[in-house]
This record gives sequence, C-alpha cells and structure tokens, in this order.
Amino acid sequence: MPERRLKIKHLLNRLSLLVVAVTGLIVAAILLLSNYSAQLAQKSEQELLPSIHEHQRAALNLERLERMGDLVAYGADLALMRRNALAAQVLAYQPSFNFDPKIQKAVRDAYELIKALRIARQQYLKLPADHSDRDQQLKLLQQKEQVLQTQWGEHKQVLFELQNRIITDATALQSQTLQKITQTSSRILIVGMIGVTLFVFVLIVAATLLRRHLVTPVTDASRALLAIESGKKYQLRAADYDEIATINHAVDRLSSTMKKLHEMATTDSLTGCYNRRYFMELAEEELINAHSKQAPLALLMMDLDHFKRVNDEYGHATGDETLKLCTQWIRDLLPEGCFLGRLGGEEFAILLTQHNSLDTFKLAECIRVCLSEQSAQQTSIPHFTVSIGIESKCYVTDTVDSLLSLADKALYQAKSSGRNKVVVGQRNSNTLPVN
Ligand SMILES: Nc1nc2c(ncn2[C@@H]2O[C@H](COP(=O)(O)OP(=O)(O)OP(=O)(O)O)[C@@H](O)[C@H]2O)c(=O)[nH]1
Repeated sequence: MPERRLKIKHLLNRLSLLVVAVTGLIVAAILLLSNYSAQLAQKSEQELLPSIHEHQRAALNLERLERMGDLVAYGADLALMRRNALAAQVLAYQPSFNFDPKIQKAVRDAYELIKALRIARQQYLKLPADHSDRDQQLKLLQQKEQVLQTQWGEHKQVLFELQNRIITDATALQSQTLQKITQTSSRILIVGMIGVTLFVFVLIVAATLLRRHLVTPVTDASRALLAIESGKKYQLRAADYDEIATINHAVDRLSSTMKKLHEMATTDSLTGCYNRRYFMELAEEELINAHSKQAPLALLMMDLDHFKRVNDEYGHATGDETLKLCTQWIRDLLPEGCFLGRLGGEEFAILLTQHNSLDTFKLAECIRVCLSEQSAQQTSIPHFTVSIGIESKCYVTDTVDSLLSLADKALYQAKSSGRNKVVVGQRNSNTLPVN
C-alpha cells in the first residue's frame, strides 16, 4: 500500500495561514492598545484636564480672596473696602469651589469674616466726632476689630493650607494622567516588540520548515543526480511530501537505469568481465597513471587452446560454460588493481598494475596451471589449457595498442611452440624476470 504523504502546497498553505494569523493577532493587539490609548487621551482631555484647570482656578481665587480680605481688614479707604468686600462676595459664591464642600465652606466663612471686618472698620472710621461717649465707643470698636483681624489671620492660614492642598491635588492629577499615558505607551511598545519578535520567530519557523521539507530534499536530489552522473554513491532521506517522494523515486530509478546501462556498456554479457572497449579505456588510464608515477604495468594476452574443438565436440553451450568458468577462476586468482577483459571470442587480456616482472610471470604461470587443474576436475566441461603472452611497459613511448601487439606476438609464440605456455615478450625475455 503506497505511503500517504501531504503535498507541498499543503505545507505552503499552512505556513501562509500561520504567518497571516500571527500578523493579524499582532495588528489586532496594536490596534486595540492604540484605541485604548486614544480613549485615555480623550478621557484626560474631557475629564482630567477640566478638573486640573478647576483646581488651578480655585487656587488662584483663594489667593485673590486672601488679598481682598487683607485690603478690607487693614485698609483705610472705605470705598475700596466696599468694592473688595463685594468682589469677595462674588468670588465666595461662584461655582469654582463647588468641587469640594470643605473649600466652599471655608470660602464662604472667609466672606462672612470679610463682611464683618468691613462693617467693624466702617463703624470705627465713621464714628461721629461729636459722639457723647466717643472714646469708649472707639475703644470697643477697636477691640472688636482686633478680634476680627485675629480671626482673619487664622482663617487666612486655613485658606493658605487649602490653597496648598488644591495645588498638590492638581499636580497629582496631572502626574496621574501623564503616568497613565506613559503606561499605555509602554504597553504599546512592549506589545509591538513582542509582536515583532513573534513575527520574526514565525518567519524563522517557516524558513526552517521550508528548508527542511523543500530546500534540503531538492538539494539532496540534485546532489544525487550529480553523483549518478559521475558514478558515485548517494543517499536520499525519506521524503515527507508527495512531490519530493516522486523526485526521489525518479532519482532512484534513474540511478538503477544508469547502472544497468553502464554495466551493458562496459561488460561482456556472457562472462561478466570487461568488454574490449571498456578494457581499452581502463588500460589507457592505467598506462598514463603508470607513466606519471613511474610505476610498473604489464599486459597479459591469454587464449584458450584448441577451443574450436570444445565447441565442435561438446557443443556451443558447453563452450559458453567453459568460457564462464574460465573467467570466474581467473577472477579468483587476480589480486587488487588487476583488470580482466574479454577482447573477443576465447581471447582475454589481463592488465596488471603494481606488479614487477617476476610477480607478473608468476601470476601468469599460476593462471595457466590453475585453469588446467581446475578444468580437469570440473565434470561439466572438458579439460582445457591456455597460452599466455606477456608484455611489460618499458618506455614512455609505449601505448596500450603497442603493448597489446607485443603481448599478442608473445602469445603467438606460445601457441606456435606447443601451447599451454607462458611466453614473455621479446623486449623482456633476455632479462627474465621481465622489466
Ligand atoms: N561457445 C562459444 N564459442 C566461441 C565464442 N566466441 C568464439 N567462439 C569460438 O572459438 C573458436 C575459436 O577457434 P580458433 O580461433 O580457430 O582457435 P582455437 O580452436 O582455439 O585454436 P587455437 O587458438 O589456435 O589454439 C571458434 O570456434 C569460435 O566459434 C563464444 O562466445 N562461445
């Protein structure tokens, strides 16, 4: 049953939804706070500011009342006293003190005192010169005036304290308003900062998810394609999304197709060893390598003796089986760094790297003897022998073709001198071990 995966568009939809939701929340929070701040400012303007102004006005009026009282209590001009007493009356009964009954009472008491003081002063100043008991009356009026002045002095103190309280209250109201506005501004700032942080966080989460589920798998797939192109190994992680799974599946199929194609292009279908074209390519590379590193390199040409007879006497199928077993046994004998190629028919070539001449000769002998022995023991095929010609790289001018041609000549010699032999090429034969 195929695994059920989400499509990439679902991932993108979810991420978009997340970003939109978070942005909406942040905008809503900022709008709410801004609205609250605006309301607060409006409230301050409508309620607190008039109240502050009322307090400031009351404080000023109290000061004016004190000055008026002083003019009445200690003045000598009756007209001026009368005007001030009238003004004090107007002031005492105006609504600017209504916000506090205690102040209202103190102001009205002040007016009553001012009124009493004006009457006492008037009586004192207007006492007729021919009054029968003038001295006595003056003394009494003076005493009364003094009592009232003392009372006025005490009441002025009360008014002064009230004035101070009003100013303190007004200042408190002012700072309270400012504090509220500052608090709201700070809240807006904090919410804004939290919002921006949240938004950045959501963006990071979105980027991480996109990277994990989209960018990395696509990058991996592209790396895998490059690896397939250069014949290297690759590894793909399990896909979380449908489209990525499809890409990974296509990459795997491409890889196995490429492997099959490469195998078909490089190997011989009957024996599984390298075909002539690929063997020649490998030999070219190894020869260049050996030249640059001054390393030894040898070529062996091997041919099955009288193979035609095998086909003729046992049939083509047995001939094929013989070729298969022959290559299998040779492969088992070859050390690391050696390549076996089927050049055609029953003719094989072996490329040996990192082998000196003696080792090469020994290996060729070993192959010859082993094949003969193993085929003798094998019941499914007839006994067979092989002839081998060897040629080693001697000069920088040596090419794969020239080495093959020289090894072929050595093989021809092996055949013509009786078969089942290893013959070293003429260039190396006088100094066996070769090279
Ligand atoms: N069964 C089978 N036979 C093949 C194949 N390729 C070539 N041959 C046979 O190999 C034989 C080669 O014979 P020859 O070239 O005359 O040489 P030989 O009989 O081995 O004799 P010498 O090489 O001189 O020892 C031919 O009969 C080819 O038909 C193959 O893929 N399968």
